[in-house]
Amino acid sequence: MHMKLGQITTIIISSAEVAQEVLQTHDLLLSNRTVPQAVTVFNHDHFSLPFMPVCDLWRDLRKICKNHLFSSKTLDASHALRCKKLQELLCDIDRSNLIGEAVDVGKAVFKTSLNFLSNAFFSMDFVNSAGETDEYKGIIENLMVDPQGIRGVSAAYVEKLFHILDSYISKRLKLREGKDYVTNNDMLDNLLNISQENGQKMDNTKIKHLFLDLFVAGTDTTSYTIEKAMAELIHNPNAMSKLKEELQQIIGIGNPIDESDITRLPYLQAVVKETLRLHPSAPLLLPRKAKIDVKIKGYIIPQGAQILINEWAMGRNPNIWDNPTLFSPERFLGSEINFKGQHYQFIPFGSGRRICPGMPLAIRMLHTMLGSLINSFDWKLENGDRDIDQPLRAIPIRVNKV
Ligand code: HEM
Repeated sequence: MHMKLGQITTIIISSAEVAQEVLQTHDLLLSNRTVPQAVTVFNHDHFSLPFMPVCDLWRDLRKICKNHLFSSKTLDASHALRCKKLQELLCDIDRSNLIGEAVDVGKAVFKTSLNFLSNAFFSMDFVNSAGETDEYKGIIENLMVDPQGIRGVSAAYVEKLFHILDSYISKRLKLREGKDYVTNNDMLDNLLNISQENGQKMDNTKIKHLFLDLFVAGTDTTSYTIEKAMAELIHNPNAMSKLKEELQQIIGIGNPIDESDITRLPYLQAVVKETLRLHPSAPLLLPRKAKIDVKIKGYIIPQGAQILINEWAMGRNPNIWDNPTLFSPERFLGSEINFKGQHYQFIPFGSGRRICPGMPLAIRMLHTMLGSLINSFDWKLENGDRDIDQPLRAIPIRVNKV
């Protein structure tokens, strides 16, 4: 589909075959981005990994993400902190269980996702108490919901966030000056090491902008996916009981899921895939921009045009999926199809050069949080048969360990 959005020629692609042409065959020429106005706050567009064009700084940042921030070694270093945050989430839910109160699932997992990320970034919580959640959710949401037009409030939120990040960086720099400082290998230490070795490659400004991007890109995407998975499971008791059965058999009833358990849980993995198919948190991925005219299937994509890949439509296309609107994790059992960017009918994390660099952390967060919420509690909708597109409110009932 071809349309004009404001001044920008926009091409929307809803076929897996054409998506492959864009993301594989012509990836090099179609990997720039269109920059939303909101991203220009505090010159963020000059530093923003998701929105800068393919350039030397972008290549450096992608390499840093791959080799330092999202490598197994760095993620393993913050594993214990994520286990602690997961326990805290389960304790919070337990409190609602004790008083028979419904949980706003999106809000609860948002707080945990934010703290998972901030602990991977700087080994400390970004949200310390329930009362602060709204403020930080406000910061992130505000940056996300206003991608086209800058409102004064967006700039104020970015300023607030930068202020907090500045204080984390200067505290850490002070600590690192101490003789007895022992690195904990979190992302901030990794970035400060790079900046010490090569101040051109990394400095405090770049660190701040990078963390801003990672918070925005990583929190809402993760919590939205978990909320939708929970809603689908509650609406589909058959899938819910199959998942519970797998978790009880392999993990033991009532126990939390560890990151090392994920590979042994094929049904849980299938539930996550099925949720990403029906509810991709980036339904149009992120916009690409043509560097020069590119010919695809006889049509010219003109230089400067914006290309949106309609992942939402591909996930519901009856020519690709049987019973496409049915939530059926079984379709992925024994199937080769994964979300790592080679199966163009299913690319919730994108594909090619600009594929989501945070996927290794997202995979850990999605499976452990979702699996633990399901294995530790039974869930009942607060208001009977609620619409799946509404925010999920459900009453948890603790299942006892045997
Ligand atoms: C359910 C979780 C997530 C989903 C579905 C998701 C999806 C996506 C998608 C579709 C893109 C655009 C890919 C493209 O243009 O081909 C993207 C880019 C990106 N994601 Fe994620 N993401 C998730 C979690 C995360 C996390 C946890 C982080 C980091 C903490 C992260 C960081 C990024 C960054 C930095 C980019 C921009 C990459 C670039 O433009 O070069 N994402 N993500």
